[in-house]
Amino acid sequence: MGSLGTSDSTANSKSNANGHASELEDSPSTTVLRKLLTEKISGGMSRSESAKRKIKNKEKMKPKIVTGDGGYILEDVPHFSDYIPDLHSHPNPLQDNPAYSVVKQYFVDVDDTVAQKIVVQKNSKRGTHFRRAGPRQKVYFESDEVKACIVTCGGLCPGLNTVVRELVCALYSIYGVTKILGIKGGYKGFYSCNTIELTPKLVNDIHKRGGTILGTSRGGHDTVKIVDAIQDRGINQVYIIGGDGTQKGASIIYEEIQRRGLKVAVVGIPKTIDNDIEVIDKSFGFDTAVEEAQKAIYAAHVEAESHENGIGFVKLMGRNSGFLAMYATLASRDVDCCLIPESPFYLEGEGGLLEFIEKRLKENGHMVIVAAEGAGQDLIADSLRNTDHDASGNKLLLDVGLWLSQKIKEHFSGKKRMRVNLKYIDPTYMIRAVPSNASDNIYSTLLAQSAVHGAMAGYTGFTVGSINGRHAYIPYHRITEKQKKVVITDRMWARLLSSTNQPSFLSHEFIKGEETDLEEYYHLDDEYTLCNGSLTDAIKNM
Ligand SMILES: Nc1ncnc2c1ncn2[C@@H]1O[C@H](COP(=O)(O)OP(=O)(O)O)[C@@H](O)[C@H]1O
Ligand SMILES: O=P(O)(O)OC[C@H]1O[C@](O)(COP(=O)(O)O)[C@@H](O)[C@@H]1O
Ligand SMILES: [Mg+2]
Repeated sequence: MGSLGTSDSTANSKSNANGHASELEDSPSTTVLRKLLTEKISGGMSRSESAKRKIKNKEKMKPKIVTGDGGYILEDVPHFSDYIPDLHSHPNPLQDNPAYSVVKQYFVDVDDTVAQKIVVQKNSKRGTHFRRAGPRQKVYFESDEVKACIVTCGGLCPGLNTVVRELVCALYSIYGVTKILGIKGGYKGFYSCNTIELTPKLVNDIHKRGGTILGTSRGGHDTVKIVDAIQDRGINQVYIIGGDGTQKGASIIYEEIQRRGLKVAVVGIPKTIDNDIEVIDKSFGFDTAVEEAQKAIYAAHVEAESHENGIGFVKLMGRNSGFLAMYATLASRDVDCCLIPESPFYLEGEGGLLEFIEKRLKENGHMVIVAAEGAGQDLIADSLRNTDHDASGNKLLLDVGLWLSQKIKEHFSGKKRMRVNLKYIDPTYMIRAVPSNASDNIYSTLLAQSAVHGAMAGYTGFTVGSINGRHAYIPYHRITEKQKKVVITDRMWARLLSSTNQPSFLSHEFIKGEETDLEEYYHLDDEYTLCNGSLTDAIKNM
């Protein structure tokens, strides 16, 4: 895991003769090379200018919050002008782009912002806003000055290749940028792999394929080595595609770049089929995953229907957030029970899962269960201890599908003496591996273009995303402070419960628990509690 280091650190990644990184010790010539490149990236500043910039950096590390009338808050993103003095801007080349010649308004207004909450009442405060994404009149890079790089990190997700393709195409065709490097194999690729040159020709067809042509990985986030590699290669725009972990890594890279006073834009594009990224409407690839999950649910239903007391059990991804399971269930209508990490359940006794299964089998003769992989981990952990983590520090989960299938079989073949026919389907990696569908392709394209417009306009340290349907630039801290979860006291979960007709499974002891614990459990903020009264009451009424 990365740590903030200094540019003088002894941890080094170096370029070989081809400009490719290898894990060599710093040689005097590389030190000189890095100094020259630093000067190039930082516009040939003098020492005193550099010192001034560093002092300015310290002041600017805090979140940029702008307030206005009526409780208006702008959670702004950093800009080069916050820490680099005497910057030069240039007219945006988009204005001479023939494709855009008929567009009435090329550029977004500098004051345009996007509201986080759009359901308001007469006396509501205007609340939090984010800077609207899109092309600006002035850009802070000349086309031939840009050297961009793209990296994909974390787990696979449909649409990764589409985003890579569209970043390359936007840089080339809108801004005339021709120097674009692909970093291979995730964060560690910055300092341990060769790069590939990305051109529109090379990426032309890649959106039709699943996975990522750049490769990906978990772990390996060494901030100093990564930023050294960025400097060594003279890169000044870094596009980082990945989930919550990746955005945390991007945030640290940005901080180190700002600390070194470099004119390097660090831009995140959020990816994850778990849809667990805060603030944004959804992450790209999520719709495709919901659609692909339908095939598994359909198969589970066919199997279940064809056998006496047939149970079709489908496990879907969703480590800590059950969005994929919830939306796949809502889309299918064949699911009798959906289990997600946010909604605890218990097996035995009155109101428990096993009782519900028996009831549904007696009523319908078959049933379909969908479980997110993170569901019921507390129950499994009671019987099997597991403390393993992956290379990124994510807790490795125990297989809820296998465990629960076994428990169901044991229960019915044991004292119940009821023959059930359970088919367990685990389509998790098949779902992640498909190419993105039409709507995700469009979403990925817009995300990539918004990212490029932001970097060209001198913004940095942000993640791009759609908020209430409008694209915006979101400061990293808002993306990384917590994971987005299904709120089971929200209407969406209620819709699911009423569509499956499953019980809420919340145990009496759970409801009797301390209110503060519950609020923490559901990750609710004060605003929620204030608007909706007591959470305990809400849960009791479910
Ligand atoms: N807190 C963190 N600080 C720095 N880097 C991180 C952090 N968490 C994750 N990363 C890095 O981000 C990359 C992807 O993270 P991971 O959690 O595996 O996937 P995702 O980004 O999809 O959530 C990994 O290379 C990991 O080392
Ligand atoms: O086996 P892997 O590659 O570590 O991936 C498993 C994890 O990847 C995911 O699909 C996505 O997680 P990230 O978006 O955080 O990478 C999770 O749902 C799942 O737990
Ligand atoms: Mg993640």
